[in-house]
Amino acid sequence: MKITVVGAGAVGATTADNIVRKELAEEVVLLDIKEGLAEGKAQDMSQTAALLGFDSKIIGVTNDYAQTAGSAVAVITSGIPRKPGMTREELIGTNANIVRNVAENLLKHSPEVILVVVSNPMDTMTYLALKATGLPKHRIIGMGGTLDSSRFRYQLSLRLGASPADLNAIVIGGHGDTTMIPLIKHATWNSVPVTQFLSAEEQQQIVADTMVGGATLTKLIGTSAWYAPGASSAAVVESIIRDQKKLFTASVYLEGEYGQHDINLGVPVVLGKTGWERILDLPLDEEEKAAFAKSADAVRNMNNVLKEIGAL
Ligand SMILES: NC(=O)C1=CN([C@@H]2O[C@H](COP(=O)(O)OP(=O)(O)OC[C@H]3O[C@@H](n4cnc5c(N)ncnc54)[C@H](O)[C@@H]3O)[C@@H](O)[C@H]2O)C=CC1
Ligand SMILES: O=C([O-])CC(=O)C(=O)O
Repeated sequence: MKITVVGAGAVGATTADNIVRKELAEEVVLLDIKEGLAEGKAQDMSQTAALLGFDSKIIGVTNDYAQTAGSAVAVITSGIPRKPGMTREELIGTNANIVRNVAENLLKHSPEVILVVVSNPMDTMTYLALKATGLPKHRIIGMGGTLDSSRFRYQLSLRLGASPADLNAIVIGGHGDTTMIPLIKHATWNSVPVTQFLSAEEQQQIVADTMVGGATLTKLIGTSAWYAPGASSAAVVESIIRDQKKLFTASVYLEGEYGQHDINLGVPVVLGKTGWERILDLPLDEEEKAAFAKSADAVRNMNNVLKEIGAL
């Protein structure tokens, strides 16, 4: 079985590294447009096999989609990342054509593939991949909420002095600085609501810090993050490949769920061997419902830009 990762930059290479360490496939193909980059990174990773004890084979290729043929899952990380001060949405002009082209090329060689879209602005890129390829909706998954939820658990763990592993907390909505919705009222510390331990101010601060998690790292590093994004992408792939039925927030096509139509947005889904298998219907209160509707409006505006720039 084969898994492809497109884009051998920071996020793509880290995703591939996590995938080989977990031995999710016999063969991993890393593809990039930049001559030699994927080949070099794949060779570097291969040279850790003796030390880390994995048997997965990883090869790197320069834009050679024939080598990706028969992939069960492909992760799309190709495109530019933001610089400090930018929003993810500003990347649309460059990334839309890249993502469209990559998705179409992948499909030509792997008609049964499940696509995991990571490139930003992620919700709109996932919607574009769906519309451009015409793939069944269950086989297009946008990765963002898994990462945002992991960051939410990190922020909660700092304030509570708790292990992130003991915290159950999710972020829904768009994967944007102002569109994501950390559901703090639903978050628990081994089934006890976290709100019991945190003042209203502390709760607000945790939510705010979670929402700007990516922007904070971009400011510190000078480009956007890759360790948690790579681990999150690999976790999504693992649930699919191993049919784990894990519940992750992912950007999926909504047809009436959460009151939305014709949009990809982050909601809790079960991930298994057929892709996203079902959407969990969370009982949201009025405030959360309003935030979700507002998030959808913002993402829909970005989706409309796809037509303006001729990507759709
Ligand atoms: N959804 C999420 O949670 C996250 C999304 N991202 C996004 O992921 C994307 C990649 O980020 P990084 O890896 O940090 O960037 P990077 O610049 O390190 O790597 C991007 C790679 O894509 C390659 N590329 C460009 N056009 C290509 C094409 N047509 N075909 C194949 N490869 C192509 C480039 O040569 C480069 O190696 C960005 O758009 C970033 O915003 C990053 C982190 C989290
Ligand atoms: O912040 C960014 O631009 C990259 C990203 O999506 C994240 O790390 O959440």
